[in-house]
Amino acid sequence: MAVGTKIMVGRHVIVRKLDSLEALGAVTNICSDKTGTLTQGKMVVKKAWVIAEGTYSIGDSNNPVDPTSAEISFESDPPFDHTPLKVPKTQAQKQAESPWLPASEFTGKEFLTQYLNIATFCNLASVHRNRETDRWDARGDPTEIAIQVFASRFDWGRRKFTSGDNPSWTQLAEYPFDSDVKRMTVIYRSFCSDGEKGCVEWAFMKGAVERVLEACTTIQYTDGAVLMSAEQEERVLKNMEALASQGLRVLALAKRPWHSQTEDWGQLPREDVERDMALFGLIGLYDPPRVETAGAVKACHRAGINVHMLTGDHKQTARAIAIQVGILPPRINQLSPDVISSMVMTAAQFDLLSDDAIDDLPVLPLVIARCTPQTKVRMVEALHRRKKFVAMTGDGVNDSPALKRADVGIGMGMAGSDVAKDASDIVLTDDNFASILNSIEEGRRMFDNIKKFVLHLLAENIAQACTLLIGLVFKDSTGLSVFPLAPVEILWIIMITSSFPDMGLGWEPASDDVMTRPPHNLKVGIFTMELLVDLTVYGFWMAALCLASFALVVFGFGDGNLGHNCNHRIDDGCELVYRARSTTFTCLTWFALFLAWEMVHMRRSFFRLESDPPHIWTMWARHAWRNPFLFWSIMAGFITVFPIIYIPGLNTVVFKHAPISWEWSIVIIEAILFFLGIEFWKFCKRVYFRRHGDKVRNPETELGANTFSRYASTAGSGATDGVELEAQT
Ligand SMILES: Nc1ncnc2c1ncn2[C@@H]1O[C@H](COP(=O)(O)OP(=O)(O)OP(=O)(O)O)[C@@H](O)[C@H]1O
Ligand code: NA
Repeated sequence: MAVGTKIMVGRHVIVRKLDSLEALGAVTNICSDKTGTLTQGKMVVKKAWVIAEGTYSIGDSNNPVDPTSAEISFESDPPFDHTPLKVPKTQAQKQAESPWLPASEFTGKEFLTQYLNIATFCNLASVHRNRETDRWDARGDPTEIAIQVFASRFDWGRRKFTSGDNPSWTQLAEYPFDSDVKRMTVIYRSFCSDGEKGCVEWAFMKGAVERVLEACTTIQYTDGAVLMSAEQEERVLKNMEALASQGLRVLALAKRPWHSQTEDWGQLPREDVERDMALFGLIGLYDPPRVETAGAVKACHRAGINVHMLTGDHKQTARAIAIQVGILPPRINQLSPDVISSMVMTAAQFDLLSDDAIDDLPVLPLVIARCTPQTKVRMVEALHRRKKFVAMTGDGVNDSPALKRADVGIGMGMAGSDVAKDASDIVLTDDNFASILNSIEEGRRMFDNIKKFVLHLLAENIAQACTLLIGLVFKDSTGLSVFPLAPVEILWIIMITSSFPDMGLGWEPASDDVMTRPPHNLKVGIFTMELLVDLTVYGFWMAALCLASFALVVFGFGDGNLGHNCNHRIDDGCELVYRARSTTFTCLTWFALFLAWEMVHMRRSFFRLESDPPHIWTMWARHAWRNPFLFWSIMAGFITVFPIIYIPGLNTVVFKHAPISWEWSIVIIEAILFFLGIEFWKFCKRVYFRRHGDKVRNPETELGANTFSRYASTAGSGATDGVELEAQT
């Protein structure tokens, strides 16, 4: 365990509860949040829709916090009118109609300016150039940083207005953001030169579009504010969806003039401020998936692990990102709406279902949008009712119930709250989804190694016990049993073959197939049927060889003289028995040592451990060498046989055996037989498991080949079953 923990620190994982690594190896479902875990958490504003003017697009830049880095283009349409669904324009057309220009070209536009006021003031993040390093630094929440960077592109950073002795704007009140209200509001006063008269105060609001719309009564157009009718609202939502379906997180910006005589700003109730707003526009932020995420999700699927995204973001945004990272199949649009809605839900939809209704779903949703902490808890419980073993990530203060309820709670080291970290079993120091995979691999490796260790130990014990018990049939003339192995020999073998070699097995690196087979079942534990059969077969095979070696020396090549009182003294014609014992002793010692090598993989040949080895004939040597500790402990045991057989006195008096000569040929032939037998058994297992093996089931196939073939639309899609879909991912 301690070894495992140390390794994990280098792989961006802190293990807070030691047994959680082992548990991670058994995980069947991971529920991950999106922002910062699946994505980079470095947002940039890509689109800004100023309703009264049009849509600004921000070009690519390689530094998300550098406001000088990208060019901007402007179109007078709302975002919906130029989504790819509409008639696509050619690149040249686009460039001619809306050229990429530096941001300074757009300053001074009336509504853009008002929009920028909301963006920059309803914002706590700060963006500035570090004088020493000459690099751009940003502090604050990623969403707000992105918006502040956007404002700064137009030289509209907050600092410019609020710092200095005579700031032109001052903040009067703030109603902060949290994951439940999903919006924030501030009240600002603009500087007024002629005393109190003429001062203007504004309430600025931004937040999730639905939440901001709740507070808006009008919508700002060029010619003035228009009442927010159902149609207007629908138009806004349509535009939001157009942005969200490109994977953008969409926030709405709104404001209202504020006339209040109060000086006690802290006392104003939130409801009084957050109403009668005028909607000004939408802003679309892109948080690119981490480069590793898609690969990690695929690796999870290969390892039989289903990945769910539980996010606070909007459904369309979540869906677009889920497709990008492979949580949802790429051609999801070709599936029927029923299937899509079973794969992607909002928390509201999910929470509306009773527990029974959830249990009746053919599959649990792969994406839940607008997720609340409570929804996460329900999801864990639903998975548990399906006998799944769940890992759950969480960063928020309210995530602890879900983290505790999950079989493995995963906290975030960088963005996570301390409460969430305290409730978790492991913490990712880099907040990266891909690091979960590292710990799963480590968990599986540890579990495997415990299995190898136990298998080795028990098989060896069976071999010893059987050799001794069956060996009781060798009786001398007085009817006394002659032991094929002396007690000291047995103790020595146990000491030399199970201490260090078993420790060495604990250090075995993960075999290259740990992540391509399904998770193990923690309820069964290590004692699977396979392991039980294995240890019987190996134990009996070794015992048979040992007994044969004894019998061959005494009865085969010798005259069958079992002497007199040979368990104690070499006199009285025990020479032959003593030599036979040395032979059996050497056999058992070597077998038990070599068995450790054979245990490195339960099914693959020791002579072909990698699925795709570069050098067929030398690879066994590399296998022996890839775990030096194991190598040396086997070598040490192998060599100590010689002094123990040949040092006079030590051999006959302590170990009750005698030096051997021609008997070595028996040892060598039996060692070859030992390998052949075990390799043959493994070969049979490989054949068996190829036919009846436990295959990895991907989430797509778990959705059911039937589900897909029943629902998949026939229109031109090749996707007729789950296998097809799997191939596409
Ligand atoms: N600083 C903010 N001010 C106003 N609204 C915000 C702010 N940050 C986020 N929002 C809105 O609240 C929604 C949910 O945000 P929340 O923080 O709950 O999710 P998240 O934790 O960022 O996402 P995930 O759960 O995927 O990690 C966002 O989609 C956005 O619309
Ligand atoms: Na989050």
